Amino acid sequence: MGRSVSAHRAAIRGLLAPLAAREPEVRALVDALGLALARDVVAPVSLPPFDNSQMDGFAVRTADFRDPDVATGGEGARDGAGGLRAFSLAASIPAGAVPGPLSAGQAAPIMTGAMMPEGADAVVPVEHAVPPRFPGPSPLGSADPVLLPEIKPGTFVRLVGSDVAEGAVVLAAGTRLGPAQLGLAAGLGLTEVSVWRPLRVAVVSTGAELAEPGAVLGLGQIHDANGTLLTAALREAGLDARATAVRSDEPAALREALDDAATWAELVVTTGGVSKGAFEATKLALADDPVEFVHLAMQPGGPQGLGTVHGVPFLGFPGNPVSCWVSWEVLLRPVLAELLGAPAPRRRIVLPLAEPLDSPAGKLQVRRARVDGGAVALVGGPGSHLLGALAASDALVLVPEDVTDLPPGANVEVWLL
Ligand SMILES: Nc1nc2c(c(=O)[nH]1)N[C@H]1C(S)=C(S)[C@@H](COP(=O)(O)OP(=O)(O)OC[C@H]3O[C@@H](n4cnc5c(N)ncnc54)[C@H](O)[C@@H]3O)O[C@H]1N2
Ligand code: MOO
Repeated sequence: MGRSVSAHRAAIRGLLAPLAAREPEVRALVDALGLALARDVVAPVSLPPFDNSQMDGFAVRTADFRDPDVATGGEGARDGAGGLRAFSLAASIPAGAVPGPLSAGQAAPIMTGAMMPEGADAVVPVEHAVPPRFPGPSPLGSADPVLLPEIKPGTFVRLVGSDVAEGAVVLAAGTRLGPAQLGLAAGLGLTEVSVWRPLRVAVVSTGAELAEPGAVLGLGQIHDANGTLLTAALREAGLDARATAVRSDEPAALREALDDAATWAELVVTTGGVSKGAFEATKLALADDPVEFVHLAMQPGGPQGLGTVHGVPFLGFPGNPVSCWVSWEVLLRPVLAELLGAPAPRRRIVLPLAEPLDSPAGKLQVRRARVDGGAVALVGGPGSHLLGALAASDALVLVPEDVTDLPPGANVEVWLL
């Protein structure tokens, strides 16, 4: 029934393995968005770098709540009804300031993110104080005491290193750098990271039926969906993909485009012209190159080409839009994830089917679907031309080769898009 998906992935892995030996490059943080980290990032500092307040409030020594003999204390410092204790006010601590130590019986107005004074071990939010506001700018020592409710040690204190410990590997090589990872790097004081340069990929769509972009369709013509679909998918995955269309079945025209692509691309991907028709331009254009054309035990994405053009790795995806996109998702993306650490593989979960499903014997079937209320519902049929259904889906269902019928409720492998 054709080559297995795992055997074809192994062939792609062999083809692309030399790409894993590229030199990393150093980029400013925001310019590294979407790329794969080439080296581990070790935290040069702890986060937080110092104990600080989580609230606008009053830093206190919680032992004072239990000590009747603190400076302002004695029984008179405790109000009868609400269990409040009086504290004299220390100097205010804005964020960014380095406070002096806090004495027994004192409460220091402290702002969110400000450094805890030595001796303080908790913060009472200002709205829990009596009065529930910070003192005005009256001279130090003349302000009225503030009454505070008892709190436990550690309340509203963010301890040094409680998020990230200095010296820890916080981002492993291979991690895809999204906003959170770049924000962490910035928070650690880094300005640049070592990343894998995006792979340059030529996406060449072929077919005499392809109309000029934006043109009114002539009879028998279609617009080129694949160029945009694949280029966007690859770019979303952090690759430097550029589209070309060859609107002809003339092998010489495609050949010219492939020769040009091989001058700059590190991977050339074509769509169309790889099955059993009488005018398979891709097959014909590459007849004298080390390229094999095989049929996979997969639907969609059955017919495939693989080899090199002028020494540049070449993949020939089928022309049906869903077929070429599934080829990317199920064949190429997992291999790049494994070899280069990016893009991240799709998250795979198991969910019950919302409806029955049948699948061709001996083929991995890849259906488009939506995850809804703890189950997965198919979107559209198995046809590889169903672009509208693809656009309405947010998941793939993978039905193994040996499965032909599944009842509603059967558990299936789901890839989240
Ligand atoms: N006798 C057989 N016929 C076919 C077989 C087979 O095994 N025996 N396989 C079928 C399968 S499965 C697929 S998939 C397609 C693959 O065909 P090709 O890769 O040769 O692609 P084309 O024939 O050029 O196009 C197929 C289909 O897709 C449309 N297409 C092509 N390019 C684009 C584009 N850029 N944007 C939108 N749509 C595109 C094209 O018009 C065709 O409808 O072969 C089956 N046939
Ligand atoms: O395998 Mo083709 O890719 O179904 O439509």
